[in-house]
Amino acid sequence: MTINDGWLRDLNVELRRRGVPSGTADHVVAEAAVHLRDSGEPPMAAFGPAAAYAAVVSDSVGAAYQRARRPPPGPVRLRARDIGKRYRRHVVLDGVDLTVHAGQVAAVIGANGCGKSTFLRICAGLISPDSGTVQIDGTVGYCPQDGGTIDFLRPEEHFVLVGGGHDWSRERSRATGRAAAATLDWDASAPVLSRHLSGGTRQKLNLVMAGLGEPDVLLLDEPYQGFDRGTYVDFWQQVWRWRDNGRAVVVVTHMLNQLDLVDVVLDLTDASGGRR
Ligand SMILES: Nc1ncnc2c1ncn2[C@@H]1O[C@H](COP(=O)(O)OP(=O)(O)OP(=O)(O)O)[C@@H](O)[C@H]1O
Repeated sequence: MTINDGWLRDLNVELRRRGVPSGTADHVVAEAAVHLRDSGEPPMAAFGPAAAYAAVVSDSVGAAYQRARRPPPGPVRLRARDIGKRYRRHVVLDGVDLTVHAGQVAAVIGANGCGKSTFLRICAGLISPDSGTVQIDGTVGYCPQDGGTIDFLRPEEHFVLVGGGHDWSRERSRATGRAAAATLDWDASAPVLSRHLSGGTRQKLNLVMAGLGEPDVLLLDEPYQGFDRGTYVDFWQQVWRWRDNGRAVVVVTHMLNQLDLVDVVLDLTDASGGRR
């Protein structure tokens, strides 16, 4: 067996293992074979490891598949119009617009310090804009970039606090929080104070609290900081579930590899109108 044959066989196995439909997998392998034959390049130089190339292909096939099978978005849940914000003479946001419908995910991106958290906090009603309006139709869950947990409470006590806002019993609050935590591969029943949780686990707690009661609009400010690779994947699966359940989700993110999967991208890089 040649190097090319071995690499193509591995690619075929990996594509199928990742659930790429067999017609598509055959096509991808045939295209790669033609490229290798015509270019004379070794497969590692042309495509990299077979498993990594299969991952890229399966992500993009998954994105196209997700887009094709999704129902059209529902009514507008969040409409931010012409948002302006300055701190003293420092203009952070100028004329920023964002509309997100039920069943959509919006990504807010941009360089460090360009105003992503400021914009999300304005959408959450935590700070006021200097100009512009935010209209929200429904309930809101907000996950901050950090903070948000109470040092001397256990995770389940956080769930009870948030559940109380939904008129839930203590037991229902605990059980719902524990179930949501399990989707992030976290056992939230341990009697540990939140100040003793790792940074990543505190972010899981923040994320679970934001999602309790499945609010209509979820505002998530880089919620995955400190997550390991597996939890990061679980996080995006949760985002797609919320979207498929008709929630409007806004995620501040630096992870540009997810952008072909989201419905709306708001890039705040130049959102100060050049007046920083
Ligand atoms: N309360 C405040 N008072 C004064 N300046 C502030 C305040 N909050 C934020 N800023 C400034 O506003 C700008 C935008 O901050 P913000 O945290 O919104 O940016 P960001 O895009 O979320 O940054 P990062 O990607 O680093 O999280 C920064 O220059 C920041 O220093």
